[in-house]
Amino acid sequence: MFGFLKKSAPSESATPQADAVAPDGAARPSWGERLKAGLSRTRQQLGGGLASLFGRRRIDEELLEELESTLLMADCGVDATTHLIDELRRRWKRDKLETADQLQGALADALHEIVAPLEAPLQVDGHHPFIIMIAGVNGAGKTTSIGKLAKYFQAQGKSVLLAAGDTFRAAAREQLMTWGERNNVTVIAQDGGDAAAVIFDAINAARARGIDVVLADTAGRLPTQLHLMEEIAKVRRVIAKAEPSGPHEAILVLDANIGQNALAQVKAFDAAIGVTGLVLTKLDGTAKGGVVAAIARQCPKPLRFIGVGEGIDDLQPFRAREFVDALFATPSGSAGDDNA
Ligand SMILES: Nc1nc2c(ncn2[C@@H]2O[C@H](COP(=O)(O)OP(=O)(O)OP(=O)(O)O)[C@@H](O)[C@H]2O)c(=O)[nH]1
Repeated sequence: MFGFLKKSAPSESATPQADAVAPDGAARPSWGERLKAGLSRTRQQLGGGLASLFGRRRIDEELLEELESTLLMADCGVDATTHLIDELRRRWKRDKLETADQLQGALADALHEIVAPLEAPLQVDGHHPFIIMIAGVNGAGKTTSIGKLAKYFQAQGKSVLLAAGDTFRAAAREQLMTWGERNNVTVIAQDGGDAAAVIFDAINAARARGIDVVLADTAGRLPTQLHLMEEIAKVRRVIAKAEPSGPHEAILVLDANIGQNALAQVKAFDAAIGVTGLVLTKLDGTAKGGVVAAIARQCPKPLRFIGVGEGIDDLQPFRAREFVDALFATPSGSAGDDNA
């Protein structure tokens, strides 16, 4: 039992904002500028710490120790931090680095080397429909990310269908329905009931309509809620029944504010659904952006998209060089840049 949902009431909560133009009528900053602004807290934690370290002295062991603390504070984690410091020490000796600038450049390069393997943009051409299931803890940003992803794929000329598989939180369903109506995207939902059944129906509807991409929402759950983890494992199995080659992508949405906790979440969700990609949201609200390095070292999974805001286009594919450059960018003094 499913339907195409027509609902005109405004969403009570998180619906991505289509804000290509800023409220004051000014042109919206580019993605690069928004990324830079979004990472300002991490940059202050990391880059600010570096500036105060590098600004005042020559390279020595004491400086490396302080740098170690700075990296840990930015949530790079012990493993990545140790690796980075060892690497810097090696380059310091090997390349006879002398100035702070040189050391900062070496740090940016070493960090890029760590996070580069996570850059693997999601390709949805291999299957038809290409089925993406979305999982994560409560409030991580699943439902809003689905809206942003739908727009992203539409912009590539793909047709998209949404499956409102978050059957626990009525507002999540409403949110998707409202969003789908406004953006002319079909949403398959049921009143209450079983997430697996909704998604099963959605896949069949997508196939019947020749849809390119199915985005399946699921309810938020904590890794400690074992019955709910078992339930999402079942959702995955049911998707495979509807489409034996699917799901073609199992995305875990992570809120960057959780820092090191992300590692435990990746492991738990991976055990339940076989995570094939990550979305890291809310990098704009946190100084813990170093968690990308921790993920790369300790539980590497393709980081498909990163989010730096609530705007519809504030979720974009992860590009390692762009990310590292934004982390080490010199404050430009543009609005909102380094004062988030
Ligand atoms: N600042 C910021 N806010 C974000 C970002 N991504 C999502 N949010 C906000 O995070 C809040 C929660 O997002 P939802 O999409 O409702 O989260 P959810 O995972 O679907 O939540 P549950 O259904 O309760 O599990 C909303 O207010 C979003 O606007 C981001 O990249 N930056």
